Amino acid sequence: MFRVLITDNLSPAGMEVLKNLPGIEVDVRQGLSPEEVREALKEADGIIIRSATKLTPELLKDQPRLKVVVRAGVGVDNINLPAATREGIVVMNTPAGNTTSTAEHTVAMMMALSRNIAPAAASMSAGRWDRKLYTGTQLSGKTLGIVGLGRIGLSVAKRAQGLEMKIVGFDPFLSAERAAELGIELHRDIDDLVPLCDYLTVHTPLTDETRGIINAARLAKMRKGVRIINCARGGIVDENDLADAIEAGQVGGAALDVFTSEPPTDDRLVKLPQVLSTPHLGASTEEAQELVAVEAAELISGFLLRNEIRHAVNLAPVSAAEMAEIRTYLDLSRRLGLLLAQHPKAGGIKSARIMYRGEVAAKNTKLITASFTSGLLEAAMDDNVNIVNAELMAKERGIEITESSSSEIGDFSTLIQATIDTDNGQPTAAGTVFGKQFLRLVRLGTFSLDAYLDGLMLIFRHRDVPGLIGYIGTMFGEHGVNIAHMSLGREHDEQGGNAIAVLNLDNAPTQEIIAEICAHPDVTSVELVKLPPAGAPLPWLDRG
Ligand SMILES: NC(=O)C1=CN([C@@H]2O[C@H](COP(=O)(O)OP(=O)(O)OC[C@H]3O[C@@H](n4cnc5c(N)ncnc54)[C@H](O)[C@@H]3O)[C@@H](O)[C@H]2O)C=CC1
Ligand SMILES: O=C(O)CCC(=O)C(=O)O
Repeated sequence: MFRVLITDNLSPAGMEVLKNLPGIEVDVRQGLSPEEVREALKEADGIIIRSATKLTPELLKDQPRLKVVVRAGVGVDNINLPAATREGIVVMNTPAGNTTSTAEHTVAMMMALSRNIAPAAASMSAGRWDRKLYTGTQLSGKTLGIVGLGRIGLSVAKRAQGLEMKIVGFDPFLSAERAAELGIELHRDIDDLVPLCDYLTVHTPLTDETRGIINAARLAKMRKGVRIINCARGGIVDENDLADAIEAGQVGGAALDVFTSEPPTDDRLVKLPQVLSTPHLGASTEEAQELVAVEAAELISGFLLRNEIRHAVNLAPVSAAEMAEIRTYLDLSRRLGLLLAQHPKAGGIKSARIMYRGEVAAKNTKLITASFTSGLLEAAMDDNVNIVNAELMAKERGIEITESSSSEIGDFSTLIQATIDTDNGQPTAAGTVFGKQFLRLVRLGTFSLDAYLDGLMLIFRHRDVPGLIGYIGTMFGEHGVNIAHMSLGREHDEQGGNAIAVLNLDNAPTQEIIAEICAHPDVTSVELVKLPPAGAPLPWLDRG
């Protein structure tokens, strides 16, 4: 049974989806302190949040059960993404469910600001009839600058065009052709855009680049009396600089739905008469909340029950069918990683190269490489390494992982070959899949073979002389060590040259027996490698 924790106010429609799913239980707890969230996460496989819950590195650390965080909404700035990735936790969001509502709120704020709706309504409530005091400005014919032309920015543009406004925009990721098609005058430099605006609205995520993108210097370049709207994230417009510019008369007014700290700890801005503010209501409509809650429920259950990855912000998308299809390759590559990590020359790994050949080359090799990397690092790490964090963990340890692919079929319909570059050499191993699920080791260094890639493997290199295999078999027999499978390989397929043997054992030989084998004059090296048994669950995929 997977437990999904919900710590923010989620629409009941999302809850309904989860409650009707066998295999999922829902734990709804609101108003928790950060410490209480940390405790509750210990019992959770996944969590759904909105913007109120802040998932800091401290809350995400040491949560071995937690696998997935879903943000019912767009902005993931309340989740520490590097920390989540490091802990191997997938983070997903629901990108489109609240676009329309947020765009409508932005337009509503812009109109209300222009026509002084809030102060006029307040004066009426106070029993006054002030017609002169609240003369506004018309939107038609004015220029609206939009910083960030993604889903919400473009949706605002469309609505503002309907109000006969001219749209100028800035977004480094929108093509000039697309902007022209949409009737938007696109500027490649934000400093060229700001002087043109009567109104300016921001619709970017909050990132290091966008924090303070509208600041004192840019406010000073704008037309006197410009109106600023922020329904994206507090801090994209610098709050102190905005308050200064309003007080100085440079900015005519501002409409703010979002704040650097929510609720605002400093009320300087919200108390200014030229400021219209709402408590982060952009997405607060019945429709948007229902859409994001249902989608969040579908995302989390799809991931927990079917390994489906959609709208993840720290992992590429993979459908449930594709995940099931590549499961065997994920298993194979992880085993190659585990095997190479135990190679006697594995100390001081600098890089690893993984090559895909044949049918596997057409699959999601990035994920298969991540599985190899997790196998390579698993034994050496205290932390939980998995497909989500393997690349980051390798990078942090200075191990460069590269991959190459060729769809050409060689000796096998699929071949995955991995080589590690270490201080001591370049051990290589290659594996394939026989039938649908039988994993085989077909190459080790320069030797070709056909060995089972599971369980306890005794690998010894030796000179190809008669009687050696018999000698080892007899010794194992005398000590009660059972050989399940055996595979032999010879260099250049020549008698008397270098050879390798892989024995899959049912039980482990003692150190004394291994020392005895090592002491044989025709044996050059012996390794005992431990891999998971055949068909063992894959730690990250086979949950439940
Ligand atoms: N007030 C509210 O309740 C809501 C607020 N939001 C906020 O709105 C933001 C935007 O949402 P969407 O439009 O759905 O996201 P989106 O990802 O579709 O669009 C963001 C756009 O910003 C652009 N961008 C990124 N960095 C930029 C930069 N340095 N300069 C200019 N443009 C840049 C991107 O290219 C992209 O086109 C979210 O990140 C979220 O923080 C979203 C929903 C509700
Ligand atoms: O959960 C909410 O209502 C906030 C929505 C929001 O800010 C977002 O989706 O980024």
